[in-house]
Formats: sequence, structure tokens, C-alpha cells
Amino acid sequence: MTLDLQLRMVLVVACALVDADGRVLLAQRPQGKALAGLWEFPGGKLEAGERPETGLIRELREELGIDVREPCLAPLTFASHGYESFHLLMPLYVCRRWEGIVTPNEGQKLAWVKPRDMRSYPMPPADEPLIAHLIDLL
Ligand SMILES: Nc1nc2c([nH]c(=O)n2[C@@H]2O[C@H](COP(=O)(O)OP(=O)(O)OP(=O)(O)O)[C@@H](O)[C@H]2O)c(=O)[nH]1
Repeated sequence: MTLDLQLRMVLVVACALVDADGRVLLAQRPQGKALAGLWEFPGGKLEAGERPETGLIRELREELGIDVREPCLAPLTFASHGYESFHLLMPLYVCRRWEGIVTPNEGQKLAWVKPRDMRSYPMPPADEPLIAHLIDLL
């Protein structure tokens, strides 16, 4: 067993928004941030004391200007990935219903992508194992 007492665990909650054609929304990480240019699922870190679903609904409103109701969030799978400076634990929810029009509120590029085409969109290493789950689902 490997024990790392310095381990920094980062919890990020993410969402696969699925449209009527079975395409999933990816957002490109802006320049200047870690992993810039890579395509990821919308979401982000929780604030202190926030439940995962509440945090995800907040992130989707901030980043994309849409309103999601909690019953419309279904857990699909999770990523567990060791980055150099932290370990990422990232539950991935699926959502097919929301209110409002998806808008890139943070200037990020957005793309609706069929899961089988996701390999053409470079994603963070943590995300790569998630693609197969989306292919199975959709
Ligand atoms: N939202 C999201 N984050 C991901 C994905 N995959 C992945 O490795 N991450 C990592 O999880 C963290 C996301 O946190 P964040 O979006 O709130 O943080 P950030 O780096 O943009 O901003 P920060 O400046 O607040 O740290 C980043 O380290 C990001 O690289 C993903 O599919 N979606």
C-alpha cells in the first residue's frame, strides 16, 4: 500500500450536458490556466460547505448561463487521476434537461461533440477514461 501524507485531494464536480442529438458539451480551457487549450466538461471546484449537486448547478449557471434542477442531474461515473501537484477526484453527472440557452459566459470556446468523436478534442488526462462511459450511454 502506498501512503502519501502530502496528498492534496481536489474535488471537482463536472457535467456531461447532452442535447437531443446525443452530443455532449465540451468547453475549452482558456489561455493562462493550467491545461490551457484542452477540452473539458463544464464544472468546477466546490465552495466550502457546498453539496456536489448545488456546486455543479452554480457552476453551470456561472459558466453557461443555464438553470439545471437537481433531479435532472444523474450520476454517471467518476475520474480519479493523479496530477503532479494534486489528486483529482471528479464525479461526472449527466444532464439532458435545462432552462436557458447555453452561452459561453467566460469567453470559453464551446463544442457539441458526439462521444465517438471526442478523441479529436484533446482532453485532460483525467477525462480520457470517461469517454468510453459516454459512448456506452449514448
Ligand atoms: N471542470 C473540469 N475540470 C477538470 C476536468 N478534467 C480535469 O482534469 N479538470 C481539472 O479540475 C480542475 C478544475 O477546477 P476549476 O475549473 O474550478 O479550476 P481552474 O483551474 O479553472 O481555476 P482555479 O484558478 O480556480 O484553480 C482543474 O485542475 C482542471 O484541470 C473536466 O473535465 N472539467
